[in-house]
Amino acid sequence: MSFDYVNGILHAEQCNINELSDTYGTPLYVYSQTQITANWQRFAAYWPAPHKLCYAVKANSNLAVLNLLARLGAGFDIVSGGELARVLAAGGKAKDVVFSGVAKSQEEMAYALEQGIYCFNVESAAELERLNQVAETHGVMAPVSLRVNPDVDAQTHPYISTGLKANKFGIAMQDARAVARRAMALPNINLQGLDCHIGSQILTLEPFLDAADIMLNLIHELREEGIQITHLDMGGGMGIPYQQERTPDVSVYLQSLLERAEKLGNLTLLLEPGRAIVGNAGALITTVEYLKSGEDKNFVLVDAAMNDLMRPALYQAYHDIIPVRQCDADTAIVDVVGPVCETGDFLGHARHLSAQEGDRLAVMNAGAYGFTMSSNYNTRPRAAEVMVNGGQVQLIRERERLEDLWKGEYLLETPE
Ligand SMILES: Cc1ncc(COP(=O)(O)O)c(C=O)c1O
Ligand SMILES: N[C@@H](CCCC[NH3+])C(=O)O
Repeated sequence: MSFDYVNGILHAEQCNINELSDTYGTPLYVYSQTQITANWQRFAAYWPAPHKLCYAVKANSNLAVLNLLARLGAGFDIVSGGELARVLAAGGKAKDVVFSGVAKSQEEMAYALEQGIYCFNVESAAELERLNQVAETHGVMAPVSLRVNPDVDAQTHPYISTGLKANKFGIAMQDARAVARRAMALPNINLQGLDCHIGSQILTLEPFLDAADIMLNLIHELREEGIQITHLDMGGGMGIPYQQERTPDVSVYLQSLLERAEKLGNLTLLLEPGRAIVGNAGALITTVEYLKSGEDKNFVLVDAAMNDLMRPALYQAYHDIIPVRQCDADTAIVDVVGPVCETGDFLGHARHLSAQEGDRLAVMNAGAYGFTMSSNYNTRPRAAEVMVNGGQVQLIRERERLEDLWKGEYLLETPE
């Protein structure tokens, strides 16, 4: 376990979280290098070359996290030119990058072509035409995988379901063959693969395997037409237990994919896991500012808020909240809420906790879509981030300073 109690104090690996909070302040994101490494290796162990693993950068894009994964041999799934720049700054290689996203700009396409990425996951017929033009201007061929929407219900929160035909993602199944034929006809497009990503925090294997069967069938049909698809990217989406949910076994999933691909032959598989790599490796540490008791409700008011961790406000997501110092006092039922001026600013509702002013609480499983979705709402500087490895700790992002928040803003030039 990367987060556990030692002598009644929560530790990240061998680092005392109260001491980390004293040194770096709160709100503070704490990540375990050992846990990220173990999560990565769990996938890599069942995924022999030439199959590729491309970590989804959006889950946690801190340079140190990307650098760790690059050292472990990761490829990367990006969704913007900014994420590509991060990957390169962190020591990742462009040749291991796949570029997803429904609205890539010309500038982003040009940048990715110049860097020489592995492939573009093209999400519409219009994007394909634009990519062909940008590649022509650059005098290069654009490597392409078509993202197809398989219309499979991932049975997850509607905001993070992406593989239904009502969702904005991917090329509709009924259009996929026509777009593939068009890709073959375009002079600066090199059609190599198909991909799909049906959603996130998926808790059973069926939707993944249903999607895989649909995609493999499409590859078979295209090959019969003479369109040689040689890679299939099944995206990310593996869920993690936030509330002791049962989650799919990575090895069973990966082996089922490998077996299916082998039947078809000559197919390289890609995966884009995000949450499963970093989710349980991070915690958000916060300090209790006040307690407030009403007739109907008890509130624990803390120094972290929805701007630090959006998931509860946005998806009503559950994150365990546990005391950094264990105590035997009676617990009360409390809402853990932050300082932001929104009723939706909560980290947890109806939690059994005993907390006093000055206590630290740890919001668990916050390593994925935690810091990356944070904002400066209410002019709140974003949290610091640290990485622990055994008994060592490294600051991997300084806490933002107030001056950082209005950098690039200007007073009016007109006289009063
Ligand atoms: C295209 C794509 N790939 C990969 C991921 C990573 O998903 P997850 O973090 O659920 O593994 C996402 C996010 O949902 C995505 O949109
Ligand atoms: N941001 C979502 C995951 C969606 C990822 C983007 N496709 C979450 O926090 O659960």
